[in-house]
Formats: sequence, structure tokens, C-alpha cells
Amino acid sequence: MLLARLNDGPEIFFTLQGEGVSAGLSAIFVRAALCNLHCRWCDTDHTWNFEGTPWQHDKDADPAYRKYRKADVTIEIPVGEIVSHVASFPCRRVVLTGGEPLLQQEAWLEVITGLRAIDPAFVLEVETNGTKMPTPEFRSAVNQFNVSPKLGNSGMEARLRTVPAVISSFAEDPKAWFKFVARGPDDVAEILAFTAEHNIPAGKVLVMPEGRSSAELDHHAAALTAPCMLHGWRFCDRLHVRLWGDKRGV
Ligand SMILES: Nc1nc2[nH]cc(C(=O)O)c2c(=O)[nH]1
Ligand code: SF4
Ligand SMILES: [Mg+2]
Repeated sequence: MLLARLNDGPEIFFTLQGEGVSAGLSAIFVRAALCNLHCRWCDTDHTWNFEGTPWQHDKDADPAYRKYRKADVTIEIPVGEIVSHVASFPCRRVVLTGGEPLLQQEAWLEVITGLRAIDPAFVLEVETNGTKMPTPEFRSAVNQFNVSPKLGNSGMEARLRTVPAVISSFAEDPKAWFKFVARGPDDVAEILAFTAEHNIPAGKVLVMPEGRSSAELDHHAAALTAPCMLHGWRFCDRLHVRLWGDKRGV
């Protein structure tokens, strides 16, 4: 399958889950290449912002920023190698992320099957943007979906970033949590409207400040704590950004 590349190998790393309801737990991350969206603040733009594409990114403001050569930032790797690499870590929690991992569900199912053949105790989390419907097999194999629907602040057109049938199916799925990246009052209003429209219970909602540094996180978090308390949402930080900054492989 096509994974993001980190140095000479696939982007597979052992760290602490930095976001969502499992934040603070140790986990092995496997990062898929490719995304069907292209959010302007995306911190994993090496999974999709390839040379020759028309997408824009906030980093375009930096004169040194360049789109990536696809061959430099992706790697085609057999399922069996992913399984043995993941199983070599002293940890049984695995987070499938990207990019958008649900673009490669068939291959992930083989990875999950391979892992559970080695140890049935493997717990699988999936980070998804909530625009791709999981197949019944994939849904039942995964333990937890961290669904992160994109708001207007992503710069994406509404019809691309919101697929109502997928959101509704996750709203009814006890395995799914919703994690919104927010910066301030406009985003809070949008989260309220979105959760009402798609019948997402407040108890399944996490609100996370956008930011690629502690200073940015602090700045956006200040506007989010009171709304979380008022609406019964869970505030969620970005632990890995605070601990290690805006780095790959952490
Ligand atoms: N430590 C850590 N936690 C994370 N939670 C979600 C991540 C992601 O990039 O999807 C991520 C990540 O890249 N690193
Ligand atoms: S959906 Fe996620 S991976 Fe895809 S562009 Fe947006 S933030 Fe990046
Ligand atoms: Mg990330």
C-alpha cells in the first residue's frame, strides 16, 4: 500500500497519542499517503501537496516552501512488511492515519488481520476526515474512529468536506468520536450548527485548538475553553505538538 515516507522508510513511529480520547496513551502510528481533501493548515501536507497539483497551503506564504516530489515523500510497501514493522514495537495500540486512511481500506484490513494473527490484543484506532464510508468489514475490524470533519477554516468547499451520509453513520456508531479543529467563535458557531444538523451528541464531541506550536495552541485554546464548558464538549489539546513541536515522526 502507499504510505508516507520518512527518511528511507515508511512513516511508522512509536509515540504517545497526542489527540482525542486516547491522548496520552502510547501508540504506534502508521501514516498513509494521499488525501481526498487539501486543507490549508494541514500539518501532513507531504501526504498530498505534490508537484503539479493546484492546491494552496498556508505555508505558501513562506518563500522557502515547495510542493513535494511524490517519489520523495511516499513509499509503496507490502502489507506483510507493515505488519512485521508494527508488531516489533512493545505496544498493542495502533493508529492508522494520513492523509486519509479510508482511501486504502482493503489493504488496511489485511494489515489488521495480520496483526491480530500475531496478537489478538491489537487495538486499532483510525483518524479520518469523515468523508469516506467505511465498509462493514473495516468498521467491524476497527476499535475506534477519530472522525475529524473539516470546517470552513480548512479552505475546503462545503460539498467536498461534508458528506452527510458518512457523518450520520458515524454519529450513530458507538466506536466513533468527533474531533473539530477550531480557532475561535466563528468555528464554535459552526460546530454547534454542524452537530445539530447531523445529530451528533455533545458527549461525542471534542474541540481541539489549531496550531503547530505551543504558542498557537495557547492562543486558540483561550477562545475554546468556555464554549466547551457551556456546550458539554470535551476540550482536547495536541500533546505531541507541546512535547515535540511541529516535527515528523512523533
Ligand atoms: N503523537 C501524535 N498524535 C497524533 N494524533 C493524531 C495524529 C495525526 O497526525 O493524525 C498524531 C500524530 O501525528 N502524532
Ligand atoms: S483531511 Fe486531514 S490529512 Fe487531509 S488535507 Fe485535511 S488535515 Fe490534511
Ligand atoms: Mg498530525
